Amino acid sequence: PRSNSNNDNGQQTPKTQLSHTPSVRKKGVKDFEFGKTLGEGSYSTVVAARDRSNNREYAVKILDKKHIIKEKKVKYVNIEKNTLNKMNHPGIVRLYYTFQDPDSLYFVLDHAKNGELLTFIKKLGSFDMDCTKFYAAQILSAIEYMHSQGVIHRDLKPENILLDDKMHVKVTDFGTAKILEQNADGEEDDRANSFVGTAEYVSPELLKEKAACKSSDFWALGCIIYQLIAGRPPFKGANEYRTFQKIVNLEYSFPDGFPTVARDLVQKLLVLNPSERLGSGGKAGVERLKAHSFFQGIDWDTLWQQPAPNLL
Ligand SMILES: NC(=O)c1nn(CC2CCNCC2)c2c1CCc1cnc(N=C3C=CCC=C3)nc1-2
Repeated sequence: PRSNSNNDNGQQTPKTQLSHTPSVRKKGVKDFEFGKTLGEGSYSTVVAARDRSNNREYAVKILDKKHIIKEKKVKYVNIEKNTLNKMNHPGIVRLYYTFQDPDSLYFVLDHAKNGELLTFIKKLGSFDMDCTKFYAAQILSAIEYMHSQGVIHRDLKPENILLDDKMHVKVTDFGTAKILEQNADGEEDDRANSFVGTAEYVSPELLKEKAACKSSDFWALGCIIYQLIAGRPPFKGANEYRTFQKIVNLEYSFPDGFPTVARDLVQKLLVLNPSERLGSGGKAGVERLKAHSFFQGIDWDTLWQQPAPNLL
C-alpha cells in the first residue's frame, strides 16, 4: 500500500505543506506524447505514451466516459482503479496516477514492452522446463500477492500476462477482478453471478456455482502451466459450450513427453473441487504449492531480481 501522503499523481506531497512549496500540478493529456495503440476494449483503449517531462514510457488506458455510463461499467472501472491502487508488486502492472478531461478517464500504467506471454508461446510452440518453472513461479508469486491483498483476478490467461523489458511477468487487466473485502458482510457478490472469465481458463466452480474464489486463480495457473509445455490449453472445444463441458467433466489428457513432475503439478491444480486444489487453504496452502517438486530450484526470495531465462 502506498503511503497516504501520495496524491492522485502518485507523487509524494510533503507532509507539512510549506507555504513556498509549489503545489503539485495534476498531469494531463498535454504532458504526454502518445504512440502506438497497445490494445482496445469495449470502452477503453490502451496507448503507449511518453511523459514529456522525464521521457518515461507508460501505457495510458483511456476510458470513454459516455461509453462507460451507457454500458453500465462504472462499477467495473471503480473496481479496476481501487484494485490497481492497492497493488504494489513487481509482477503486477502498476497504476502511477489518474486524471481526466471532459470525455475520458486516463489511467497511467507500467508499459510492458514485450507484450503478451501468449505471443511467445505461439512463437516458440512450447517452453522448456527452466522457462516454464521461471514463468510459472513469477505468475504464482503475483497471484500470492494479489490474494494477500484480498483480490481475486478471475481472468488469468496468457493474453493478460505481459512481459516487461526484462522479460519479467506483469499481470494486467483487473477490470473483472473481485475484491473480497467488499463483501465483508459475507453477502454473495452479484458480479460473481454475472462474470465468467475466458472459456479455456474458467474454473468449474465459476461455471457451476458462479462463485469465484481464490482457488479459481490456481485453476487458471494449472491451465497456463499445461499450455506453456503443451503449446495449447488443456480444455479447448469446438465452441465455448463444448469447452465448458470438457472443464466440468475434467476431460483433458497429456501429450506424450509431458514431463512427469509437471504432470503431477497440473493434476493437483486441475481438481474440480476448489477446496481440494493445491494452493487452496490460505497461506499454508500456497506454501504447499510453492514447495511442489516442480518448483525445485526456484529461489522465491530473489525470484524478481533474477535475470529471466533465455526463451529463444
Ligand atoms: N486492459 C488493460 O488494462 C491493458 N491492456 N493492455 C494491452 C492488452 C493487449 C491485449 N492483451 C492484454 C493486454 C495493457 C493494459 C494494461 C497496461 C499495459 C502495459 N503494457 C502493455 N503492453 C503491450 C505491449 C505490446 C503488445 C500488447 C501490450 N499493455 C498493457
